[in-house]
Amino acid sequence: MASMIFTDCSSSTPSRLLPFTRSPLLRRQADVVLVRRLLTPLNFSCSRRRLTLRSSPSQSPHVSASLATETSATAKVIDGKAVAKQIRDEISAEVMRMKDAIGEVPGLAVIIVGNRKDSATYVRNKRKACESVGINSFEVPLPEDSTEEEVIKFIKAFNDDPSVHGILVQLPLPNHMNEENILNAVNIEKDVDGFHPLNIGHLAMRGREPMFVPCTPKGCIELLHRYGVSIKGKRAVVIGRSNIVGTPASQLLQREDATVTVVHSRTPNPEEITRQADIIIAAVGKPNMVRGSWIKPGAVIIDVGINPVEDAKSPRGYRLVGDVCYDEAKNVASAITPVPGGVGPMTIAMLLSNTLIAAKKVYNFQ
Ligand SMILES: Nc1nc(=O)c2c([nH]1)NC[C@@H]1CN(c3ccc(C(=O)N[C@@H](CCC(=O)O)C(=O)O)cc3)C=[N+]21
Repeated sequence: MASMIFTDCSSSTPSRLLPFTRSPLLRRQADVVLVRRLLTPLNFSCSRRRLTLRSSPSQSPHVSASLATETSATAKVIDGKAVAKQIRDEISAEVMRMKDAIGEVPGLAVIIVGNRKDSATYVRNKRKACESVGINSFEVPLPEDSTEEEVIKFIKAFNDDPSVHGILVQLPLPNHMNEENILNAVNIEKDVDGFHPLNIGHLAMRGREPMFVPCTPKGCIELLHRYGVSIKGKRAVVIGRSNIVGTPASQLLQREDATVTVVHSRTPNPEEITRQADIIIAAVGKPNMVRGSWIKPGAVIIDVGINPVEDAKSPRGYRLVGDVCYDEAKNVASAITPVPGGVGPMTIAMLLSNTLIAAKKVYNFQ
């Protein structure tokens, strides 16, 4: 996670937080489209400049509101928290059906090395999520100074344990460990994180199906699907090229027939490229990096960033912000995920989903 920085996305934001420069001309252009957009009636299905939002998830609270009657030009909130809850309910029903039919429930093992506070929070959230759907969870907390061999020993034990269907090694690992060796040790059939090289290879190839898809990008696509955002033939820009999010997200979008561009730290004029996107997935870990002027009116934005920024008014002393400047983006985009409450909860829901898939495969339970 990015270090804590005090920031907002006003124009007075210090330039060190905005690694990409904006020209005054681009800013003016953006203002023009903003005004034009405010004059355009809000209609998700028929505006030429907008992406088609085909249908809405029936149970999601934000979606049934009639947009035609809205007076302010504010993007629809893609409510990851609500969708994640909906998915957990679906998984819970499936776990119960499985238990009734064959007397087995899925099991997830989580290995956490060291005592990073954020990692401990995520692992706790995963445990709670497992409990909420009836998945068994096994947790192995190992000290920071454990050896690679010790971690692999636990992975191998879980590989051989039939009550464990999914194995997750919480990342990042301490520096003295070789992440590749450790992730390679996870049995591919239990690789619910989708980080095994064979799963990654299959994801990258046409005509191949990975056993598991990494949870965060899978959650991004699931949000687009559940909000009826059509992907086929659309221009998508993924900002960031990490193994965990950016790269697999770009591959998933391509598999959905989007035309995909990946923008990264060495891309000249990232805003110019991003501004062509119908769909933006931002996964860089820089608070408020994507400004309103980077966004095409009507674009759909999935903000993967979860960045802590100092906030004396918050009880924790910090608050979480995304990679996208939400306050600016909401006036330009047609739909956007909030932070928190967007992609984060979906990541955990997809982990549960992958664990259920793993168990169903083992028992040949449809
Ligand atoms: N092997 C592995 N697999 C992972 O999937 C993995 C990992 N390592 N290492 C760290 C990242 C990060 N990650 C998150 C999961 C949920 C939230 C989440 O639920 N966030 C809440 C906010 C939580 C809060 O308030 O602190 C939200 O966005 O609404 C965030 C981040 C999984 N990761």
